[in-house]
Amino acid sequence: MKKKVLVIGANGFTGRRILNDLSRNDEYIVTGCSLHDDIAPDSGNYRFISADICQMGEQSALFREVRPNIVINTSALSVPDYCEAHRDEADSINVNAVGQLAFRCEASAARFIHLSTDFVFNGDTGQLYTEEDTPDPVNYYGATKLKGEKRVAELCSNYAIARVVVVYGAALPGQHGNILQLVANRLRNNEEIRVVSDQWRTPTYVGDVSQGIEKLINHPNNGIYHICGSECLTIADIAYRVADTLNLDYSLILPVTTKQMGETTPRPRFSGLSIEKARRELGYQPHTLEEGIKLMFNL
Ligand SMILES: NC(=O)C1=CN([C@@H]2O[C@H](COP(=O)(O)OP(=O)(O)OC[C@H]3O[C@@H](n4cnc5c(N)ncnc54)[C@H](OP(=O)(O)O)[C@@H]3O)[C@@H](O)[C@H]2O)C=CC1
Ligand SMILES: Cc1cn([C@H]2C[C@H](O)[C@@H](COP(=O)(O)OP(=O)(O)O[C@H]3O[C@@H](C)C(=O)[C@@H](O)[C@H]3O)O2)c(=O)[nH]c1=O
Repeated sequence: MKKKVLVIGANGFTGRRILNDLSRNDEYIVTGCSLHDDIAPDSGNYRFISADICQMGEQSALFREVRPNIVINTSALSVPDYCEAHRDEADSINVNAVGQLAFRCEASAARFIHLSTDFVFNGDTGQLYTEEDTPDPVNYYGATKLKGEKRVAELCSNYAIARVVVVYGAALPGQHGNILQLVANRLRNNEEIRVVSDQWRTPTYVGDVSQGIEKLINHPNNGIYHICGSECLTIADIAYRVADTLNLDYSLILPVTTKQMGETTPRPRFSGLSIEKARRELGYQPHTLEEGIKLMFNL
């Protein structure tokens, strides 16, 4: 029997990639849901429903209509500066709506796959974090994402939490971009860009998030999985890789410290995640950063 999959946040950067990939697979009957109308109507073999998952009536109608076997939640308020200043809004979507989704999945025997972040960690380390490490977020966004994770683990008996990191790839018009796109745009316009040289990350190609999620759909275990790239490097080094791969002018990249950058929201210094569990249990195999950049820019 075909599985009915509901992708929530389907207009978002990661959600759209997951929606597109799943809707090409005959094993699934796919529905996308997002707050606004479909950003790319008639672009795939899926049904689309606009709904606000923070409104309980709309969430309940969505479940009644779709009757999903699998729910993938990619919706979030995912801009740390915004979350810092709009705490109620962040709580509403990143915590309360997630708890309601978890409750509804449990009540309807659906598997719940929920996206989370490296920002649950404080970054005060020099080693890749594993799923066993204790979270300790340093900003409000991270705190809400951690609370969301906890709601899922408490309420669901069939779930997976996928923590992803600096997701990159080609964005559709209307979606937010990412630091790799920003670097490429600036350098191509002959403009300088300041990039932090003391924040370490394991950047994730958006297609690899989709790969990991598809593996989690069909995996029997519950728990947290780190789904990201295998290379841990600073944002400045990521910028240099973009310049290298696209053959752009290195000298326009200006490495700065976090202090010099003066970011208003604190961020973890080192939040690289280990993917050993995902490799071992799921057979997850991410692209290298160079491969991901080439795919992103169609090289
Ligand atoms: N992007 C990244 O680098 C990282 C992302 N993450 C996590 O991955 C997940 C996906 O992130 P990302 O792809 O950036 O997400 P986006 O911000 O691109 O997309 C989120 C989507 O959620 C939808 N949404 C927001 N509020 C509601 C609502 N009330 N009801 C229904 N839909 C809603 C929006 O829909 P609409 O457009 O229709 O308004 C939006 O398109 C999130 O959980 C995020 O925390 C973790 C680490 C890094
Ligand atoms: C815009 C900009 C960012 N940066 C750095 C800051 C940061 O470390 C990194 C990425 O910046 P962003 O503002 O895109 O994202 P940021 O908010 O830091 O990143 C996070 O997004 C949320 C959703 C997450 O959950 C995290 O995993 C992470 O990806 O690049 C620069 O160095 N120069 C710049 O001009």
